[in-house]
Amino acid sequence: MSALLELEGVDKSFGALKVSDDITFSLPKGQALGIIGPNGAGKSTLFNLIGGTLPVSSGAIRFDGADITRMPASSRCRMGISRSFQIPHPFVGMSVYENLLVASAFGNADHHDAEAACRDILDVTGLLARANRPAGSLTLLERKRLELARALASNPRLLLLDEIAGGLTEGECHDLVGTIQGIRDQGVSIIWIEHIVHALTAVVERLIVIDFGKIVAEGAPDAVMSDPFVQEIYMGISVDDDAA
Ligand SMILES: Nc1ncnc2c1ncn2[C@@H]1O[C@H](COP(=O)(O)OP(=O)(O)OP(=O)(O)O)[C@@H](O)[C@H]1O
Repeated sequence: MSALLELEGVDKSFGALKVSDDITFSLPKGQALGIIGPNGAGKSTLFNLIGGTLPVSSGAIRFDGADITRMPASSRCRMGISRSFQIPHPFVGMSVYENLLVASAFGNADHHDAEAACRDILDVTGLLARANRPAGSLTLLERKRLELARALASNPRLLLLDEIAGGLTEGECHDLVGTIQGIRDQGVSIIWIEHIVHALTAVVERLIVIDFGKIVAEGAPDAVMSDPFVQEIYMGISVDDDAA
């Protein structure tokens, strides 16, 4: 399977603080990849580097074979990289549907039938009944769904999801996982940062663990989550305590 996204030796520093440290991985087309790691490990920063809202300090990023390392975020979006943000910031005075039309117009200039595409996305994301409501009136789950819908409106080949399940109830989380599985099954490649590991592992085929800006573990979700080192850094389970 050919790579859709490749990161090679990517570093990012804020002054003396190195937040991404020699990050190298590739995402095959159609794969769903999960990223976990403690708070402040550098996960969202990695999305900012892939999406182009932050420049790398060094290293290279390729998308579908093209070097996008210095490309602006808007061009990356039009190439097919789209993301949701940890804290949704919709245009609160506009309707749900209008929010989607804006995202579609921005990320998908060639779209011939944006209105029909937006209706389909509202359906897929479970927002059809809310289409004419002001985005500011939505519940947290609906805002998360709108965040996902806005990301889909630019017709992505790579969808970056940043803690989209955070703050939801167990039932809401379960429903959202079903929606994301449906998007994955349509062939959209996904990278999902999430602290709710059981939601993540219901969707992704591979996990990467980041700690202090470095990739410290990578592989099949079961193998990664049962790695004692990962349990120690991520869940606070001391390997020594466990053995005692
Ligand atoms: N623009 C910035 N300027 C300076 N420091 C920053 C900037 N953005 C992020 N950082 C720092 O980089 C580190 C990594 O932040 P980042 O948000 O990427 O972590 P994270 O793994 O996504 O955390 P969380 O799980 O809490 O969302 C943190 O110490 C943060 O304070």
